[in-house]
Amino acid sequence: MLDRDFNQIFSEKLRIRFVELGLSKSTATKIAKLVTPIRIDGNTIVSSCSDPFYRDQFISPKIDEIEKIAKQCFGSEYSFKIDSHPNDLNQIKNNSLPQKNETRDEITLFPDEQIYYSEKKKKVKGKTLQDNFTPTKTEEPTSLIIETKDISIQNAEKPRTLDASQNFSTFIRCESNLVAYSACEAVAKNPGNLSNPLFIYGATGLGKTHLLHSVGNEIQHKIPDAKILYITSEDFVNDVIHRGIRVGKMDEVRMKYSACDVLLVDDIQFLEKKDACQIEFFHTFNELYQKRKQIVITSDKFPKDIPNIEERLKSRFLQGLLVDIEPPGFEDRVAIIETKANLIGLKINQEISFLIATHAKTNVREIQGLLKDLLMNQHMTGRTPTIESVTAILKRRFPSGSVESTIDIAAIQKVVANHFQIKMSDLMGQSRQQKFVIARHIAMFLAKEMIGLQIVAIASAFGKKDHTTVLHAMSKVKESLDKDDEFRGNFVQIKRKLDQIMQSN
Ligand SMILES: Nc1ncnc2c1ncn2[C@@H]1O[C@H](COP(=O)(O)OP(=O)(O)OP(=O)(O)O)[C@@H](O)[C@H]1O
Repeated sequence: MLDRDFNQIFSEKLRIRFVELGLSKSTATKIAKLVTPIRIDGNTIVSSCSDPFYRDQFISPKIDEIEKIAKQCFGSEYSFKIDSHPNDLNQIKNNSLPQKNETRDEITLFPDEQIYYSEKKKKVKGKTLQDNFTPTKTEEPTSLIIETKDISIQNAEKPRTLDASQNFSTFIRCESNLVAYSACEAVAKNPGNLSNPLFIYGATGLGKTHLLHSVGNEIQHKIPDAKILYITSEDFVNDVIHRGIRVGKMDEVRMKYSACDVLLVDDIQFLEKKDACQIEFFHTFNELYQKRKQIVITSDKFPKDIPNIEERLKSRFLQGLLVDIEPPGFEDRVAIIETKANLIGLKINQEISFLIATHAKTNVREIQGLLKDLLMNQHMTGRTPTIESVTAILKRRFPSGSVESTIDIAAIQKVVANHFQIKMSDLMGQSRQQKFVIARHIAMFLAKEMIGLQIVAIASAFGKKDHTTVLHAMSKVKESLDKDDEFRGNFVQIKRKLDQIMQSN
């Protein structure tokens, strides 16, 4: 048996390493849990990973890194390997998917692909998608075709279409959305496979809908005949309540959903308290899932936290791949601001993008709104944005009190250098003179604490290639704040000065 303490140390080291490699804390924690060793075979530490997505996307590509850490924790004589997880192959059976004589690698996204293609070859040219997309051998294609066509004629409301502009190429990847992005890309590459359903959750305006459209657009591009249904849960409620219950056409509603190959459902949380709709959705979900059609769902909450949703639905959501999108960190916000500004032809310098990133903290929708304001201003005045004009717009958008910080790393460096009466070149330089080192450590620490700058960005702002210097500075400052009165005095004065600057802005 493996020692629990060693396992814990291994897990913690892994977590830290994956954060250093650029993953978010929650993803790194999840990965560290997933690769917990289960046994030792001779000189091999063996772990099994129950989640094929994380294994293929994040763990296997970094197996050398993991082995290095395993050697540090368990001894250099050990090697490390990931065994396939027992649930991997059984998962299909457990989830009552169609029994097929195929190995996991042979599972296709569209389970009836072979039937589909052979059927397609037999068909006469010029028929519709529904004609060609025969879901199973046993179903009567003719009745399906006729009824499906009827539905589109009788459907009073125009069905939603995919927004072509929301695709993978227009989505800005950053640390906070990397896992969700990769999961969506994997699903689009291989729909209907093991990541089913894919459940994306996170706060408003962080790109869940954008990713949903990206999946749909990508599959549509690769398989033009695929029947992709993008809906919000409110659309589903309308269909069930109005068309199904009030107009009495529930069969048509069911047909509409059961005929799709990919179901993309936005904002599932709005199904709460709608009991009849939840029952209907449960059956739709099961039917599509059993036919191994891809389902992607978004929500503002983790399934277990959605109130007033049936437990059996929640457990269906939990059986697939769950990925979250976190609010972007400072550095990510700067990247989003610069990319989006560029796209709309807005000219802003780094100082301005830092200023916006310091205020627009919660979501990308907010950032887009701000940039549109700036663009409008640019058109009206004929002048590119200045710090003053941006500050005025920021104050309008963020009523007094909500503007939390208007400093950037340059301001922090300046204040620290002034406080210690040293030159900026000494603060930024390599000298190990104690005064310079202390000043450098405090400036690095405050850049992290006050404006949330990421470690790598702080290192580069100080001209350091190696970000471990910043990690060292973080722990040094914490230690000195506890032990050293003079250090604490300097720190408090600098922090006070920076707080004053923030409040006066
Ligand atoms: N990473 C990103 N790259 C590019 N655009 C993004 C990104 N994240 C969000 N956006 C844009 O921000 C806007 C809001 O995103 P979206 O509608 O996808 O958010 P959401 O998470 O679905 O929000 P809600 O929960 O309110 O529906 C969209 O215009 C979207 O294109």
